[in-house]
Amino acid sequence: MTAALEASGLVAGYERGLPIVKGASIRLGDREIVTILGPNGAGKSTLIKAIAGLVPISDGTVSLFGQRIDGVPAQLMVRRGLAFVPQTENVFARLTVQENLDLAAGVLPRARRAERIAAQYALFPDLARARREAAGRLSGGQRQMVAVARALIPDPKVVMLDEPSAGLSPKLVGVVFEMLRRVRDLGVAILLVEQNARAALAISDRAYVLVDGRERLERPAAGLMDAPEVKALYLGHGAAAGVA
Ligand SMILES: Nc1ncnc2c1ncn2[C@@H]1O[C@H](COP(=O)(O)OP(=O)(O)OP(=O)(O)O)[C@@H](O)[C@H]1O
Repeated sequence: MTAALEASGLVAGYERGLPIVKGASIRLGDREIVTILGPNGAGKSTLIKAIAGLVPISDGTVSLFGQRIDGVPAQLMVRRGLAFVPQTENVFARLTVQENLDLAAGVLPRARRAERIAAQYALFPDLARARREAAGRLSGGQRQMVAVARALIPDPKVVMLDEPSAGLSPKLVGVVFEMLRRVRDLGVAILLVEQNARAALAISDRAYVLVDGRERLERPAAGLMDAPEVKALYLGHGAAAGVA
């Protein structure tokens, strides 16, 4: 079956001749949740930023439902059906929830905007209640909801998120992952980069472990944390964050 998203032999980095992603291949099936784990500095964020068109790719391909998207400028990815939620600065803190959604809807034809915003309020009733509040005054979990709602407005088929649980209390981590599960149930495939391995794996179908810019391991999510190779990989790099 055609993958929702497929990166093949991807080489990418910030400076010419200094690749951070060194030939990574990953696949995301339709309606799958897949997590990319790995030690600090392995290149996880760089990999999804390269897929999103935000870091230059020097080799390899990226396809969305069989259509090549490598080389598509980041701002046009959304029209192709791929959304990216960065780790930081993913909402306008001084603007209200409604204004944040209005801005995201600006890429749509006028006739579709109200309907797509209403769909987000239906999915996230907390946001409907907070629509007149400044996004910066919301809890961390609700702010992540605004970021995800903004990403969902153009009705993407694939959403990538960079550490959506970063900085959240354990309770809010649960809220955010439960929200992502609901998003997947709408028919959206989700690719996550996470330090919080256990919580991410609990909602994931599969996971990759990225080490030094390449995928070292691909497994079903269930039981992955207990695999000896995974423990060795994390501990071997002195980066046990999120593994406990
Ligand atoms: N904007 C940038 N310009 C140059 N180098 C960068 C930039 N961002 C990251 N790097 C470098 O790329 C390498 C991989 O970083 P990346 O953030 O992709 O790793 P990661 O696996 O996501 O790790 P972490 O979990 O620590 O965020 C690091 O050596 C980092 O210093």
